[in-house]
Order: sequence, then C-alpha cells, then structure tokens
Amino acid sequence: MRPYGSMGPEVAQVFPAALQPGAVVGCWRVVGTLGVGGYGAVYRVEPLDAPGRSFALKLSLHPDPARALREMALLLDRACHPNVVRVHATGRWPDPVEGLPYFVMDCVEGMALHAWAETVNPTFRQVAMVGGSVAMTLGVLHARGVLHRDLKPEHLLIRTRGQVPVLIDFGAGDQAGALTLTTTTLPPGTLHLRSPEAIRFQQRHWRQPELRYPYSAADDLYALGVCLYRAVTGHYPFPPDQEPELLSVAITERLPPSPRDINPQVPEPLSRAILKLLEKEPEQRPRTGEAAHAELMRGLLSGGATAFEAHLFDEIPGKPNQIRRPAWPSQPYLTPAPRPAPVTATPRRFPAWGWVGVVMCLGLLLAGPGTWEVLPRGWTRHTTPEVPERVSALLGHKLASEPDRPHSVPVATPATAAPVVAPKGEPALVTTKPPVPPSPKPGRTLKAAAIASCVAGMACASAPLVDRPTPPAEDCPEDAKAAMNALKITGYTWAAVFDPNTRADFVTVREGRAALYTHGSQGRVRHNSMLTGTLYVGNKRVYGRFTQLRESRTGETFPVCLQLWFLDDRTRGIPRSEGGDEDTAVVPNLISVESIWRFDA
Ligand SMILES: Nc1ncnc2c1ncn2[C@@H]1O[C@H](COP(=O)(O)OP(=O)(O)OP(=O)(O)O)[C@@H](O)[C@H]1O
Repeated sequence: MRPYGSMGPEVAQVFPAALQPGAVVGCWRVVGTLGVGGYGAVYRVEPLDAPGRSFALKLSLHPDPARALREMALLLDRACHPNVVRVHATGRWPDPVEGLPYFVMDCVEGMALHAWAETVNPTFRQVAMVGGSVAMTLGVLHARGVLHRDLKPEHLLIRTRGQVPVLIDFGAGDQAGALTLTTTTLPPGTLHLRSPEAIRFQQRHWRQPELRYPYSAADDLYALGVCLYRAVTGHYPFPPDQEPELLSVAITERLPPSPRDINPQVPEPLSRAILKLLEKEPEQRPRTGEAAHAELMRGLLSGGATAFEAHLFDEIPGKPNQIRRPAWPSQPYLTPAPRPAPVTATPRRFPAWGWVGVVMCLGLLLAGPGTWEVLPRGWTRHTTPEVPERVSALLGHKLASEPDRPHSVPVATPATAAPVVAPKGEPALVTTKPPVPPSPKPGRTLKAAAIASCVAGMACASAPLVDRPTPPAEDCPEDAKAAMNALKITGYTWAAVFDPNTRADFVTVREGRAALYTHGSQGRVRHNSMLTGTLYVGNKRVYGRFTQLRESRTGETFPVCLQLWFLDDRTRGIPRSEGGDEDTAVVPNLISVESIWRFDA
C-alpha cells in the first residue's frame, strides 16, 4: 500500500483526523466531528444524495487497515445486535482501493454513560436497566465468541430516545479464531478498566512478550462493573490519575469502597451487584452476561421501589441541572483485601513444596551445581521491554509492600531478619548447565522449590540455588549522560526508598517494572523524586536499573542511568533478606542508588 502522503498533492494537504465540515468522503459529506480516538476519527456525515440524514463515519487514522477491517467485520457479522451500533457502508478514502479504511454507522444521538449519569441524573432504576441491558448484550456476544475487550464508559453510548445503551468501538474486539491484533501481552485497553487477573498475568509473564493474555468474558464483565461504579458514584473504583504502578497494585490487591460508601443513595442491592462484578477472582463474578443481568435485576426487584426511584446525585440547591458529585474518601482502601489465590509464591505455598524442596535440596547437594537448569530465557533486550504507550503501565511491575496490609510474602521485621550480606568476593549468581526442559518454566519451578525448602529451614543453606543469568552490560545512552550532568548527579551515590509511605524497615519487591523514590536531595534532584526502571531478582541479591527520573518539584522527567548499590560491600545490587521466592524478595526499604555511565553485566 502506498503511504498516505504519496497519494497526490491535494490529499497530502488534508489531515484525516481534522476533516472540516463540507469535506467529502466517498459519497458522504462531513457535517461535524463526533470524536477522535487513538485509532479513528469519527465524523457526523450525511449522504450526498440525502442531505439532512445523520450517520457516523469512522475513518481509520492508520494506514495499516488490520484493526479497522477487523472492527468492520465484527460489526457486520457476529457482533450484530440491537444494542451494538449498526454498520451501513464501508469504503476507503481518498483512494477507493488504497486509501484509509472507513465505515459508516448509525449516529447514536446521546451521551457516553458517565456523561449521561452526570448530565441527565437518571434514577437508579434507569441505571440498573441500562447495566442489565449491557450485561445481556455481552452475554449474547460472548456466546457467539465475540469479546469487546475495550469496554469503558466512552464506548457505552446512551441513546437519548428511550435511554437505550449502544455499544461502540469494537476495534479491540476479538472473536474466536481471529489473528492476534497486538504484539503485546494484553490487548489494547485502558489500565483502570483492566481486570485484576489481566494485570496479574502481565506481572507474571512480562519476560515472555510472546505470550498473549487469554482475555475472557470475565474481563468484559469486570469492565462493566467499573463502568457502572463510575456511573453511580461519579468515580472509578481505582482512580486512574495515580501512578500506573500504584494503580496496578490497587486493582490487584485492594478492595474498592462499596458504591454506597461513596454515594449513600445507591440502593444496597445495586451496590452489591456492582461489587460482585468487581470481584478480584473471575470465578467470584457472575459467570455470564445473563447471570450479571439477573444479579442486577434481582437487586432491582428486591430493592424496594423508592430506593431505585431516587436520582443518582443530589442537585446543587439553587442551581437546577447541576449535580453534586459525591466526594472520594481520603482513605478509600482501609480494609485490606483478603488474600486471593496466590499470584506469586506465598508462604502458604511453601509447606506444600516442603517435600519437593527436600528432594531438590538433596538433589543439589548430591549432584552439585552442574546438573541444574539455568532459567530457559536468557537476558535479551526485551527484558526491559519497549512499552507501547497505551499499555506502558502494565509491564510486570509491582511496588514495594504497603504498610497496612498483608503482602504475598511477609515483610520481615528488623528484629527477626537482618539483611543477609553476601560474602565479599563471592560470585553474585550461580548458573548451571541446562538439561532438557520438561515443563514450560522448569528453572523457575526448581528454584522456587529450592527456596521454599530453604526458607522452611531445611539443610540446604549452603546449596547453590539456580539463578537467572545477570542482565547484559549496557552503555548509558548519551541523552541520559547529558541529563545526569545537567542534574549534577553524575558519579554520586545517594539514598532512596522503595516505599516512602511505610515505616517498615523491610519491604517485599517483585521482579519487573518498579519505582523508587529518592531520599534526600542530590544535585538538582529533590527529595522524593521518582525513579522508574526494572528490578531483577537474583537468589542472593536484587539488582535494579533505573532509567527515568521524575523530579518531584517540577514534575519534569529525565533519562538517567542509576543502579541499586550496596554501600557495605560497594557492590551493585542489594542483598536479599529471608523470604520471597524466585520472583519476589524481601529487601531493606532504605537503599542506595548510584549514577553510572555503564550498566555492568
Ligand atoms: N456511532 C457513533 N455515534 C456517535 N458518536 C460516536 C459513534 N462512534 C463513535 N463516536 C464518538 O467518537 C469517539 C471516538 O470513537 P471510537 O471510540 O470508536 O474511536 P477510537 O479511535 O477507536 O477510540 P479509542 O481511542 O477510544 O479506542 C467516541 O468516544 C464517541 O464519542
């Protein structure tokens, strides 16, 4: 396909995302703009031969037609449903063969769910009916093998006539047997609408970019729960404006306040039905759209007429049509989430591993290090993945544990667990030769078992544990060197903390994307500036490479090269304390970072 700009001088002047009223696309005249998203621009159009009739034309902004063609195919065939926007025509523009794909659909006269909730201020009955309708629609689509995969309030338009919900934007949609749309673990989507299991999957598999998350009906139903929560409270259950790392932790670990805690007018059964859609474990949610519909309707039938006839929000006295949005609590997550099924190896898992661990340890002691398996994946560039913008928050990260809740691995107290300092001169890591891989992640499994048994106090303290190879050496990019010079931090070592909000001396960290906060100023960098990068969990030490700094005072970001550094032995990486597993480690909260011009292997 020819590049868009090569289609002739008259076309190169036109911006597909900014067509002006009067522009002609195929046999449609642009009347106005309805919205511009990441993938397409949507225009209100009228047919050239029937002026006055309104349609919506979605013009792909990408020369690669895959996403647009897929969306059209879904809308024209398996996603066809009274509550899904209807497609009437398709084409390419400006060249009918090689141009950008477009399709013409019903123009939904109405508002997105959240705007409708706050502008129309409907009754709870109306919201429950809308939620029930969407749930039923999803049920039908799921039964046909169609998943929406990007359900959000903006994609749920409420038609003014009849207050009927209409689902739009199936660009991320999927149907059984379709080719993979993206090159990332998760399908395109929005972090604050992702399900806990999707985030956990990415946290667990961020080293395997070839893996694809098996998105399911449960993810769509979770997103519906988020949409309804937003509608009845005016807030998302996990506020999207926080740091992506913290947002991910909140989604996977925290219980959102009940909708009724935010907006006391929400009828109890509706509040419960919404929370059920937001359960952390998919099997705790309604299994199908029909079950979700039944849940919402049961609430409606049992909830007492008056509670459901109330309007969502109070109006501001003296200002009709202006609502008062309930406040978001300052401490929304006081209740710790009950431990879901273990995502990472947890202490609960260790006893189960005990005997396996004994065998592993014996095997180690008898056979020596040469017989163990190195983790099958070596360090490659993608261990610090190139992150597409829309999913940048999601790659395998988890921050240090927070103070008021249990974590997957217990946080050691100073009294019981002083840091274990690796003996000087000892090679940081033990690697061994690889046998035939019998299972997808054999090295990790063996290592987990070995750690588990050692943690259980078995006689394998001196046994070498299997470990990952260290990341390869890497020069610091020139722009990072320049930024460090400008910030006056070149060649310095200074303090940082994993979790600035805890008083605990030790925290649990996880391999993958991570954040640190500077402790004290250095050069032009203030206290509490955020460093983001990657943590690598070895069997004795945790290594960290931090490549971005966000200055706390100005909010400016800079490329940098900083590594975790242990002052006592003047070696990179920080020693692990007791606890953790192959992916998580207990480490001191207060640590040091060193600015460098080259990350050594
Ligand atoms: N059929 C329609 N009728 C009325 N408005 C529409 C219609 N389709 C889309 N819109 C408006 O255009 C906006 C962008 O459309 P859409 O979400 O399909 O584009 P996108 O590029 O896929 O966006 P995103 O980045 O959200 O995936 C919508 O949020 C909505 O406001």
